[in-house]
Amino acid sequence: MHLFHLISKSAVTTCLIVLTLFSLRAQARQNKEINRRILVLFNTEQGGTYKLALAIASGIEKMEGTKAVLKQVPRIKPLQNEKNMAFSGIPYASIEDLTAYDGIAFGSPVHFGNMSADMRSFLDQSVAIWTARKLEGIPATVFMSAGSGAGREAAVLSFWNTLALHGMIIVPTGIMGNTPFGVVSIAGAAGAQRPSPGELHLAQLQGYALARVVKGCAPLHDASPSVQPAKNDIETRLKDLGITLPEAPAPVGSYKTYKRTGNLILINQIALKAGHIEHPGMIDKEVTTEQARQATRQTLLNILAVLKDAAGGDLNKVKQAVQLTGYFYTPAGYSQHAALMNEASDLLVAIFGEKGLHTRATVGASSLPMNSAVEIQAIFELE
Ligand SMILES: Cc1cc2nc3c(=O)[nH]c(=O)nc-3n(C[C@H](O)[C@H](O)[C@H](O)COP(=O)(O)O)c2cc1C
Repeated sequence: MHLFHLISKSAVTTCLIVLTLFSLRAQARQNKEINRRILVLFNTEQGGTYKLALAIASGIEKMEGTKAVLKQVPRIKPLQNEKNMAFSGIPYASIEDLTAYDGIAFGSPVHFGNMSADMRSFLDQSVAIWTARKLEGIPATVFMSAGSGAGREAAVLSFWNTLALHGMIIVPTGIMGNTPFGVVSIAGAAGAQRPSPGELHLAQLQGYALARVVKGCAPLHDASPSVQPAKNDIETRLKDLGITLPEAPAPVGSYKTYKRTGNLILINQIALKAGHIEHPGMIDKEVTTEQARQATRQTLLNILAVLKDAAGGDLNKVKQAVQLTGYFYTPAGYSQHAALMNEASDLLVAIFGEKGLHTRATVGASSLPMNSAVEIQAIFELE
């Protein structure tokens, strides 16, 4: 009896431990699975937009691993009977909420073919977020609630302007009934349930469409700095591209490494690297195409090192690249100069963006200084 009691007690303890472990594992799995959060940010007076917001949220959560969080934009004027409304328990957002989610669904009543004043006033507080480019690449969608429906498509499209200025990825509904831009329920039709079951269904699909884009974009948010959008700062850009500029080569005669005339900087360089020529010789004879490319790259890096000196150590002062002329030590009849020169042109554009675009000439030469395979003349303009 005593033994039986001991056995059953230990069996119960084992069961409890196993159950606890199971529940902890299930909880951990659940926590791990929620890896995207989407804000459903709405404004409403009579509750129509709120009902759509609920449908949008349920569509969002149909995507595994995605949670919808509902918030209201703060009101300019308090709503008289808000505490009796179904949406009274939904918290008000702060402007920082805009940057805390992987995607945002914006919902507003249609007011004179536009978003409501409450929504407008809230978004007008996002200037600092805009200039810091914090919403760039974040997916967003717009849903609205109208009375008669007058101006409803114009209202969604005008809402899009603000999202586009923020650089958000705008998710439309496409060909699924209602408007192709975003669901707009029509509250004004007499005697009907509003939003209608059809509108709620479309809102659900819209929420899911947003969640799908958010899921696709997630790796972008986690991307390493090297694949993030180009920064304005040239030093950061060089770092992102893994480029360290060499020491500017010193002149070896009575000439200067650069000459400034007005705001123009003129520079000539060959493929010198640490006092030696990188891959010297005739292209297609002693030098392979790949080696010629490396020599071209080295020549351009030398030019940039000199340019940095000319710009007082700050490459951000470069207003634009004006012209490159590439000379290649090639045999008679060689015709691939342009392909080799692309190495220099592409690198310049990768570093300076549009400012790096230039005019260009490429020439074959029967010999070049120090047996270099490449020489480049460059003209830049400083601010
Ligand atoms: C100032 C104001 C302007 C409005 N302008 C329009 C409009 O241009 N087009 C329209 O269809 N409904 C318009 N409406 C009606 C609202 O869009 C409609 O009542 C909507 O359902 C309100 O959304 P809610 O239920 O979320 O409060 C307007 C309402 C107000 C108060």
